[in-house]
Amino acid sequence: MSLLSLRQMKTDIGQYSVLHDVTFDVPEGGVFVLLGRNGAGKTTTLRSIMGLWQPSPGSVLFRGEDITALHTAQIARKGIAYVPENMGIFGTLTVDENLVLATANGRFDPARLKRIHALFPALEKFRDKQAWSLSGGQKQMLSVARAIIEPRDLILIDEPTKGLAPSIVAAMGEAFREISADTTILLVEQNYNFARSLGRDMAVIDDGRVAHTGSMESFAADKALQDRLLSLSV
Ligand SMILES: Nc1ncnc2c1ncn2[C@@H]1O[C@H](COP(=O)(O)OP(=O)(O)OP(=O)(O)O)[C@@H](O)[C@H]1O
Repeated sequence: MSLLSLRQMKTDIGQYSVLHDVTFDVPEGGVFVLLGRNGAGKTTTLRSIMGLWQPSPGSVLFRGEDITALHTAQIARKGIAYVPENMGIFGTLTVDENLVLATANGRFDPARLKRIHALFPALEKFRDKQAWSLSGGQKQMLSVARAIIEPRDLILIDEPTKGLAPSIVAAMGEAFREISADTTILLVEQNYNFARSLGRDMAVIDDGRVAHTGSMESFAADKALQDRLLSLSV
């Protein structure tokens, strides 16, 4: 059984029909990459999974359980975390306070905090700094750390490398590789090389529909398919 299955999801935002038919399966373990041109519907897909938009018709199954009608907080309690593109951190709170707020009961599990500090040393160094004063890369690290401060089965991450320097992107890649050893990542990315280096399976969304699913390896080998679906050539 897949960890997450999306079935014929159609999502309207107000009067606009954004997703027309989104169907794909995310297996457990590793990184699953969701690609697509600007405006294709990637963020809307993540928000529909999290219950922030309501697909109708269509369904979201998590470990086979239909979670489509659950509220966002109930979906989060199932073990799914969301790292939105705007990062969702609190600028006037310190790094530690941002992390505490993301815990289930207001207390750190020391072992998890230690792991986070090993993944992202800046979050230990600057633990008492207000989040607004961090660099863009450090803010992104904090938003990912908030998602894994509790054990999760699945993390949805939306364009984590946007605007980051190559050295920070590389560090982020290393961290994702480590995290994905025990937590499945569904990654939305515009940085194709970053996505290719991490992804095992993938899907491409085009104009609100799934245009392709398969292994990253076979997609990476098919330049014509990449050109057709992403208008890029690498
Ligand atoms: N709140 C909203 N109201 C109206 N239309 C919206 C809203 N949010 C998204 N859309 C539209 O839905 C379509 C899909 O947007 P979405 O953000 O899901 O795309 P995306 O693939 O994540 O794109 P990008 O890579 O540019 O972030 C776009 O045409 C967008 O303009």
